[in-house]
Amino acid sequence: MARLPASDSVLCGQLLLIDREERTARQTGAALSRAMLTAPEVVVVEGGRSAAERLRRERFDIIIADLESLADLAMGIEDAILRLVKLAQGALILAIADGASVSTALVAMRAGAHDYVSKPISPEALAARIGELAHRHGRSRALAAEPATGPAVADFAGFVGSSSAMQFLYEQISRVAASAAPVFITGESGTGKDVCAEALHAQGPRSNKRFVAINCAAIPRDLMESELFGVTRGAFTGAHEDRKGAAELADGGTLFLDEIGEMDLSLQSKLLRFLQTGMVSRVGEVAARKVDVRVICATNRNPMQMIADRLFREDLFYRLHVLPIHLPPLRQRPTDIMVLARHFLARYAAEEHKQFAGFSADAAQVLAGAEWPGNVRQLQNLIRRIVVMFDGEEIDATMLMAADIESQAAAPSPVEPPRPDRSRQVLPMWQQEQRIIEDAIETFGGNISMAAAALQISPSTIYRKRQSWAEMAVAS
Ligand SMILES: Nc1ncnc2c1ncn2[C@@H]1O[C@H](COP(=O)(O)OP(=O)(O)OP(=O)(O)O)[C@@H](O)[C@H]1O
Repeated sequence: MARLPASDSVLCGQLLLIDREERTARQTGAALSRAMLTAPEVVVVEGGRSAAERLRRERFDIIIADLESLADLAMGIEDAILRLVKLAQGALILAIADGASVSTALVAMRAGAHDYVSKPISPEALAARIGELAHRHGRSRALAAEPATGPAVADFAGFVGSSSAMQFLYEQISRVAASAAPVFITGESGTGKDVCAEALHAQGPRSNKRFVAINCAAIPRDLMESELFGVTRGAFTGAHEDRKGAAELADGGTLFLDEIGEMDLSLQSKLLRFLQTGMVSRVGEVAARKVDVRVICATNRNPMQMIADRLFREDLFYRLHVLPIHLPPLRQRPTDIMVLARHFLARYAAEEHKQFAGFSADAAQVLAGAEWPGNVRQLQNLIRRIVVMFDGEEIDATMLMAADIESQAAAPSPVEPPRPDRSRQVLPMWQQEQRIIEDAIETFGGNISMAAAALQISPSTIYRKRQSWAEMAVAS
């Protein structure tokens, strides 16, 4: 058992790493600490029994468990995870499964693990996954997982961004582009999954053939099969002619199935058959034709959860999840925010014939500190909106606040001010001020920089005041 050094960051969390052998656990833990900008305190233990002992004495934010290492905790993965969940006191559990045994990971998720990663895993990918998991469950203040190492490439095949998470992504795309094996892209909405699919096509040997994208969420269910596999004349009312589907159109090239998680279960079986045989039959046709496509699919949902909820076929998942690529949310790569903002500003200023050339320091601070739930798309739309709405050489925080309709929509609508009531207790000044500031922070979803900009004070004032409120609360 060993405790690895924590960084001096204020955003530290407690992370328990369970591995089969202390040496491997220590190596993973150390690599993980290096891969995270705000390294959490990583405690490593060998095996499930040691983990249980530790958990009886201490609380953790996240538990990362190599499933095979839990063999000494209970007979079978399910019971081991159930025991771990009981001991975890609310900690998030991330299972590490052997790449070949996704079904084991599924058992772990059904028993209560929050997510899984399959081996082999890089510390960067693991760090990104931890950050995402923490965020999804509202623990991102406890654990922040932005990879720390410096970047080199700022632009790559349609992507802009130089964080180490993006460097890792560029490397992954370059490595898998040449293969014909299916790629499974995951990531929140607006992180660039479409850009990634196109980059894979453009960088691969099929780039001279077609890239055909089909959005499984945008097409009505009853039309989806004919869109995907084609239709023969007269097959149903409205089918006036023979038509190729996306699979045939993409022959020799790439078929991109966006939002695959929305596909109907019955069509999932047909897609599985197509992937197994490489043959398509148009709707209304018995004969099948051979097509050669590389399949890339994407989803912003958690596929393991969808399988657990029986919304996605497990056997189809096995077929598609050959080369997984995960796109990290923007908040986990804060160094990309200004790089992207400047990129979009240059683009839209040129398009709209505006003078804008940069951002004021306060605007940069607000942008860098925002959460970006809509990721790159949200940032892109915001910059575009400002360029259209305003004039000037520099974007400042006032323009940002005025144009940030997403945050305004999330903020509560103004209410009638209460009428004075002498019987009411008048709170001390510091408590009233605390209430105003905490309300503003809540309005901006915990984002201190945005709350500070709205209140027209600096973020450091908020931090200073929070410190003094804590002291006042102890004193009173
Ligand atoms: N790294 C990036 N660099 C430049 N532009 C980006 C980057 N990531 C995303 N974008 C842009 O952001 C927008 C959203 O990207 P995209 O459609 O690929 O996201 P997505 O993950 O597929 O979203 P959804 O799940 O909602 O379909 C697009 O206009 C895209 O060009």
